[in-house]
Amino acid sequence: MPKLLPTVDPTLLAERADAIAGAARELAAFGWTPATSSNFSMRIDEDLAAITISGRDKGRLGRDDIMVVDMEGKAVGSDHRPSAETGLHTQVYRRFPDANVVLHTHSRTQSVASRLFASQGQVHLEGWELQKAISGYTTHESVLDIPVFPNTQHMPELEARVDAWIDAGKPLYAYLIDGHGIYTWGRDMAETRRHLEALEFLLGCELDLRRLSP
Ligand SMILES: CSC[C@@H](O)[C@@H](O)C(=O)COP(=O)(O)O
Ligand SMILES: [Zn+2]
Repeated sequence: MPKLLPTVDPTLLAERADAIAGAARELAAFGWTPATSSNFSMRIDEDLAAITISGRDKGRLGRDDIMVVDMEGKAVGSDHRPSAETGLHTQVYRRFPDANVVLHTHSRTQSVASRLFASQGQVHLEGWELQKAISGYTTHESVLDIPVFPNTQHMPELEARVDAWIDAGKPLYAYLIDGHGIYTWGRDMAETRRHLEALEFLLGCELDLRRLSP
């Protein structure tokens, strides 16, 4: 039997595209998506996700800048090229069934922190009230480790590092890529935005501590 092509509900896709474009415009206004960098996606259903087309200016996205991929990262119903980092998005949807949104940005704070903490392999966060902005965290006394993976243009290599972290049983809410930026996710756009904003703030605090400590 020939395999049926997945179909996309146009109303659902338009909804997702508007949500992605709206969030992207706001994050771009913060200066977190310089020079067309960053990428964003939302799950449509079990098999499909809406994601930014590669190379678009993330501060000027509209519905036509969003396309559909399957959970292997293959384009569905479009000749456009999905984000160069699509594999990292679909990996989150495969590994975390509750995740419905993935945001990846390149702020200056994220980029500098990724380089500063790369040799330690992670940013160790402890004692910050804002850790409670990460779902499941109820106290500043908890430990929140954000791994820093080496950068590569070869997505399967990065995916393997993310898989290894998860398979080791370590909690994962976000990760940095060295010299590159951050990935985080959540159940919906509001939760994912909260995670991203909290992590940006916490990384900024860690950088300030190192600047100000004798
Ligand atoms: C413009 S440099 C940044 C890119 O190499 C990449 O890291 C990125 O975030 C955007 O890639 P894209 O293919 O547009 O999704
Ligand atoms: Zn990137």
